Amino acid sequence: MAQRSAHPVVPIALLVFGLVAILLLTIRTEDVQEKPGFMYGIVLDAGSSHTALYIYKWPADKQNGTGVVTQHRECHVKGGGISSYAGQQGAAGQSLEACLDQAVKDIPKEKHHVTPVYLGATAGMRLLHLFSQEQSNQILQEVGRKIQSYPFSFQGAAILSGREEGAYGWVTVNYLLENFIKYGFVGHWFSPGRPTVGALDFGGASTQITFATQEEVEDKQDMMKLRLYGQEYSLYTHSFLCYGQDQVLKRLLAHIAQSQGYSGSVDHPCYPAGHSRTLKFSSIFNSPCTAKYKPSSYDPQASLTVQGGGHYEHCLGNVSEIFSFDSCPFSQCSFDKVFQPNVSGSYMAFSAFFYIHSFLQHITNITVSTPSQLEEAARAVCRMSFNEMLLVAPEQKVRLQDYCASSVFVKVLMLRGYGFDETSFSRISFQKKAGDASVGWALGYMLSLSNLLPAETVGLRKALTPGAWGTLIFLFVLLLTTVLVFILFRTCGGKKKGGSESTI
Ligand SMILES: Nc1ncnc2c1ncn2[C@@H]1O[C@H](COP(=O)(O)OP(=O)(O)OP(=O)(O)O)[C@@H](O)[C@H]1O
Ligand SMILES: [Ca+2]
Repeated sequence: MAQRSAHPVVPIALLVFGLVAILLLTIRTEDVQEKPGFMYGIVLDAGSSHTALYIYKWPADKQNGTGVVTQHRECHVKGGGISSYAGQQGAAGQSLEACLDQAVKDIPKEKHHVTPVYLGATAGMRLLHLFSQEQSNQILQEVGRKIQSYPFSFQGAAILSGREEGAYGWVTVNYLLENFIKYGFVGHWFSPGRPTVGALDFGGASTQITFATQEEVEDKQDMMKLRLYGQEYSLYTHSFLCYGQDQVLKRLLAHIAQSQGYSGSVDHPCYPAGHSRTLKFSSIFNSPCTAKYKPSSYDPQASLTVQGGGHYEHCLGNVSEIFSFDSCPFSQCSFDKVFQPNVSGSYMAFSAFFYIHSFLQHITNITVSTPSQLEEAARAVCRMSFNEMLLVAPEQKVRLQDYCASSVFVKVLMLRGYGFDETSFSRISFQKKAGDASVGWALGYMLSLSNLLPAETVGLRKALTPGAWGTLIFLFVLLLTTVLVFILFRTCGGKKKGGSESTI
């Protein structure tokens, strides 16, 4: 009797198990709609040409996966970069007020005191530091004091090295593309096993190239090892100071002025034909980047008239001369005696690379995805008159005179300098945003400094593929059917047995 009543426990347990398993595998999951409890972080990207304030947010209970931290808001500071306020006491700090006030409104009040704020300054402040350490320290202190007058948790104002700027840009790109780890099909983090993407940043005063490489990095200064989510990454990164767009344009003018004997009027082959502009010598020679072109004696207040020539070949000649392709102390160089391994894989090109690429496509109607298309578009822009460009892109009026020079520069930098060819160039994606987040070093900087990027795995598990998931459901349904058949069989068998007992 006791033996008989214990038997059904096993099939019933199996039945419940099968049902629960099927339910767990098939039930629809939804994000919990309760108060999410977000955490916030702020980065001020104090660039050479302007400052941007980014607010990021992430759910308080989840922070280790990629794609978890998203951009909440961005605010662009009016006026120039903080370094442009050198010598004007209080002005750099004041310039940040409007965006900081906005951040106070954008972040819930109860989170203010736990919201970290970082200010990172790049090439403009690096140049100012070279020019006057005292002025750059004074600006950093002043912006630090200004941020501390807000209710957030100030974490410091620092000048990033070129290496850091490059590496944080690479981290941002790959975090946004979920190349480190990815949220899987049934809710677990797994390694997507994808190669990483290189980062190309063209700022106002410097340009960075960063990518993972298996090749030996002959100059250890350009090598960086990162351990993220249990994976080791070997990066090549180099930042070229004075190779940002504004500094390149200044150096080009200085080079042209020098080669034409510093007379009061010069022919600029990259300006649109017929276009002319007058500027002060001081606006060209006010930067350490143009020091080597500076005449031994000159009047900074003297005027220089620049006459446009709209001549692609001459422009290319002059632009190429601001690089040095001569000698290389390593097995191979990009330019200026800087080692670079061969470019490999895909790239994301942002900041001015994006602006120039999208302008070229817009104004010429040429899709720029090969080196020859880049050259064709650059030639077309250099041929256009100022008014022709103005008709198509009136909102860009102040920049129109520079697009021929900038496009030719991008061509020389990417093709002759970095060595992108037909195949590798087509694997560059020019973009400003990835999802809702702006592409730049700021996100990678915050992730790294606030320990949101673990070195080790975060319970890294393989997610189920749809095939495996289907097989599991099939097996559980099979189990359920077998158990049901078994129970039915037993019940019928038991009844029959019971019936015969009573009749005997
Ligand atoms: N909408 C735009 N169209 C074209 N060019 C632009 C636009 N906005 C900015 N630029 C120019 O693009 C260049 C790069 O801008 P970006 O803001 O990336 O530089 P930055 O961060 O200030 O400089 P850096 O990173 O060197 O410190 C600058 O020369 C800037 O003047
Ligand atoms: Ca920048």
